[in-house]
Amino acid sequence: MRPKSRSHTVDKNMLGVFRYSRRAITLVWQTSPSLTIGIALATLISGLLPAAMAYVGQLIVDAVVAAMQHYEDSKTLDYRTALNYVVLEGILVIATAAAQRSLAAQQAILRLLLGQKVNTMILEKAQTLSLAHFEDSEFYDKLIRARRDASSRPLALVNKTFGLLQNAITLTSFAILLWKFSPWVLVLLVAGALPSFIAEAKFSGDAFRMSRWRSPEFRHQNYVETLLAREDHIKEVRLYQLGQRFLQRYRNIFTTIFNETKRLILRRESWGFALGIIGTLVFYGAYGWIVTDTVIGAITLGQMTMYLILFKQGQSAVSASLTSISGMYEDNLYLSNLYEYLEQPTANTSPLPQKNSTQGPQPNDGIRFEGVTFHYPDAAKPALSNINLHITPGQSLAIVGENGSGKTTLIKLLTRLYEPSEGRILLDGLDLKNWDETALLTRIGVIFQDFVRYQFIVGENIGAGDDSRFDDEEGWKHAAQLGKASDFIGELEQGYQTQLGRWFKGGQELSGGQWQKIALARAFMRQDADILVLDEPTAAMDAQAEATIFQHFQEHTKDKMAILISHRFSTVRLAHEIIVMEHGEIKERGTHESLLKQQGQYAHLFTLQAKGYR
Ligand SMILES: Nc1ncnc2c1ncn2[C@@H]1O[C@H](COP(=O)(O)OP(=O)(O)OP(=O)(O)O)[C@@H](O)[C@H]1O
Repeated sequence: MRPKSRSHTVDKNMLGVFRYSRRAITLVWQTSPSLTIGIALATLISGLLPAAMAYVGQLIVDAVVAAMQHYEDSKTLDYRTALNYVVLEGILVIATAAAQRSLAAQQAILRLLLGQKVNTMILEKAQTLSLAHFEDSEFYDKLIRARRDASSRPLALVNKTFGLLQNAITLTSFAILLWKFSPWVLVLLVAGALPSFIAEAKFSGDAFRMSRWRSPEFRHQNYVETLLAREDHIKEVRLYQLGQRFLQRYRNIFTTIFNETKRLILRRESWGFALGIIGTLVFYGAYGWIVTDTVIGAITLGQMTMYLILFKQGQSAVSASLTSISGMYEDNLYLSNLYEYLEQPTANTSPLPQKNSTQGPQPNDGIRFEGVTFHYPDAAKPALSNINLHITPGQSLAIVGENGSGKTTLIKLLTRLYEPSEGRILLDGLDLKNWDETALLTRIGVIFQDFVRYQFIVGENIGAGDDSRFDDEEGWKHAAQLGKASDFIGELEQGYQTQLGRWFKGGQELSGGQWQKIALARAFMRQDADILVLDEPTAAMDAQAEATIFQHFQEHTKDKMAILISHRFSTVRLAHEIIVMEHGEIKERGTHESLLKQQGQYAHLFTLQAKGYR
């Protein structure tokens, strides 16, 4: 795997526009070897045919001149040779059309396959990454961009690379024919085209570097775009009348990017024009040379025709190559982004050998946090410091604490979404990192504050709690009963088959509290889980409903471990043990009664809330 820093190094080499061509071709080859060969062949044939046609053109003119001469000398008609050449040219034209059509068809088919392959690679990679990656804005942006152009960019780069190759073949075959006229004319033509070529490659490289450097601004602009145009944001933006402010921000970012891009475009085009003139002058100088040689009889009329065609087509091949080069930097940008994403080191960075145990040495020991400290990547202060905890089966633990005190972070560590920076977490006496991932995760059922509202049918939203019973209708109903969701589901027109959310036709939106009941039912679906975690999933319900649900939850999880995060003391008091967190540390712990006796933070907050209810 390449280290990140190297892939970030911007290649100063002018030939840098080709830096991802090899990888793009490899990707295409892996997608379909037969189509790659087919495209390469069609490209080769399309590259050679123009020279062949120019050559036959010469033969036609010379044959016509010879036939005319023959008629003048003998007064008999013999133009079969000329006609044969005409037929041959017709065949070559058909062959050209066939090669081009087959190229287009193969490219279109390959585009579909390649888009699917790249998207699958991106999504497969996403499954191996840690949560920290998704929380890193720059990385997340890479993922989004990689997916956006997955079906077009790699193929575009391959097409341009092949297109350049085709033009190179055409120009080489032209060069072979021109060689006969004079090697010097060739030297002149190459020398004339070279400045434009170098300029184009250089400016493309500059544009590539600029786009990379400007990528945070582009990202910012995209973000403002979503604020202004997405249903989940537009409500608040309208109400607070932020539209104009955000639009102005959108324009300002554009102006910064625009001025610089404009300068680059103008520089590129004026240099392109100036250097292009050199090429044109040289070109027409050589043209005049050919015409003169024909007039003085050094070459035949047929040869002149051929050379003129070679010149004209040669010039368009050169300009097509320049266009390809200037388009390549964008494709490069895409591929550099794609490969940086695909080469991101994966989740397990622990230097310790990983074991994959499916059970611990002390069954029923439960969960232990031993001196656990945790820093989020790049965070100055730890989100958790020196946490010590023990929860045994049949016990429930409630975590309270002000916002940002580390409650959710603790759950993220318990579910192995992150690894502790110091200390360790044990389940049945075995460090979490030595657990087989599947064995560990089947034992845990979590509902986060921001649980997923799948835009699927009601039943599947519940079934998502247990992949092995995803479609189990009886299971859905049982879990819905435990989650207190069956009543309102019964009132939905299509019951468990009701499509939820607004994304798809006929979808129905639920209230916040109803969604939470679905989420609870989802947790109950996880039959084999003996660690159940509720991270404020009932916040949208009233205090009474929350307490009832938790009580009910405890009854159904008697031999299990239940962890509840809540700001409501009326629910919290029902737990066997309560911990109070502050700035990532456990400040107080005990039962409701013992904590009240301590007269500390818990007692203070409880009294405050109790007063509010009175
Ligand atoms: N992904 C993250 N990256 C960096 N810092 C984070 C991240 N998530 C949380 N934090 C920080 O870690 C600390 C603890 O956050 P956490 O989400 O655990 O708090 P919480 O107690 O669950 O809060 P709340 O009651 O508001 O849900 C906070 O200071 C927060 O800013």
